[in-house]
Amino acid sequence: MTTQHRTIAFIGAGNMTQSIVGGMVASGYPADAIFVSNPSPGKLEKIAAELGVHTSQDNAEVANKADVIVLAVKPQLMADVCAALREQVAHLADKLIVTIAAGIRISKYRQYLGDDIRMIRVMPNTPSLVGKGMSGLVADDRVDDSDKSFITTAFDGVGATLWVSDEDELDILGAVAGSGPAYFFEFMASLQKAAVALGFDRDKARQMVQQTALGAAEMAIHSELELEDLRKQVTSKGGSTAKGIEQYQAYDIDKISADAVKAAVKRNQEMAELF
Ligand SMILES: NC(=O)C1=CN([C@@H]2O[C@H](COP(=O)(O)OP(=O)(O)OC[C@H]3O[C@@H](n4cnc5c(N)ncnc54)[C@H](OP(=O)(O)O)[C@@H]3O)[C@@H](O)[C@H]2O)C=CC1
Ligand SMILES: O=C(O)[C@@H]1CCC=N1
Repeated sequence: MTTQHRTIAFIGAGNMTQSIVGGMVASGYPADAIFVSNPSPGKLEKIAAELGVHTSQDNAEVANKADVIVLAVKPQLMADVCAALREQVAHLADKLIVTIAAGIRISKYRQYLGDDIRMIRVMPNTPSLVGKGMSGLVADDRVDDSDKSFITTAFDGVGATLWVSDEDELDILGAVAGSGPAYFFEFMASLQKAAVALGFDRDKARQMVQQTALGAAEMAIHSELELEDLRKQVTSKGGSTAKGIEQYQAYDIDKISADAVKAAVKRNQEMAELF
C-alpha cells in the first residue's frame, strides 16, 4: 500500500492523540482519513468539533475501517485493548500497527495481536501539537519501506523524526525527548517562581521565561556551536550570568539530568516487563 493518505485509526483520544492528530490535520493530512476512538464521549466531541475527524466509542469499528491502527492508550491498558482488537478486527495482519506506548516491546504485541502483525513503535512528544514534536521510531523486520515512509511523513508533519536502531535506544530517546517537555516545563516553572519570588507578577515572569526558552532553542537549532559554547557566549567574565551558572553547577546539573534520564529509562524497562 503506497497511498499517501491511508486511513488511520487512533485507539485512545488522550493528550498524545490530540497532539498528533491536531498536528497532522494542521499540516494538511485529510481529516476524513482519520478515525479516533475513546470510551468516554467528551474528548471525542472535542476532537470531532475542532478537527473534523471521524470518531467512535467503539475501538473495533474504527480499527476495521483503517489501513493503519495507532495504539495510543496507557501501557497498563494495552493487553486488554489488544485482546479485544484481536477478537473483533478482521485481517489485522494486513494492517500496519503503530504503537506510541512507552516501554512495551514488539515481541509483547506479537503475543497480544498475533505473530503475523507488522509493527512500528513511535515515541512522540506533546509539542507535536504545535508542529515541533520529536518522534523516535523503530520497526520490526516485516515493515517495508512504504510503511516506513508513510509513518515518517505522518510524524514529520508534526515535527522531526529520528529512526533508532533498536528498542533499547527507543527507551533512551523516550527518556530524553518523550519525557523531555516535562523536564523543560519543570525548569521553566522554577525560573518563573524565582522571578515571582523577587516581585514579578506571574504573567510577566512567564512571558520572559517562555520567550527566553524559545530564543535559546532557536539559537541551538540554528547555530553550529556546541551547546556549551552557546552557554559561554552569555557568560561574560566577571558578570552576572557566571554567578547564576555557578549555582546550577553547585547543584551538579549534569548529575540531575543523568539521574533523571536513567530513572526514566529504568521505568520504560519496568513497563516492558509489567505490561
Ligand atoms: N503524554 C506524553 O507526553 C506521551 C505519551 N506517550 C504514550 O502515549 C500513550 C497515551 O498517553 P497519553 O495520551 O498521555 O494518555 P491519556 O491518558 O491522556 O490518554 C489515553 C486515552 O486512552 C483512553 N482509553 C482508556 N481506555 C481505553 C480503551 N479501552 N480503549 C480506547 N481508549 C481508551 C482514555 O480515555 P478516558 O480518559 O476517557 O478513560 C484516554 O483518553 C501512553 O501509552 C504513553 O506511554 C508517548 C510519548 C509521550
Ligand atoms: O510518562 C510517560 O510514560 C510517557 C512516555 C513519555 C512521556 N510520557
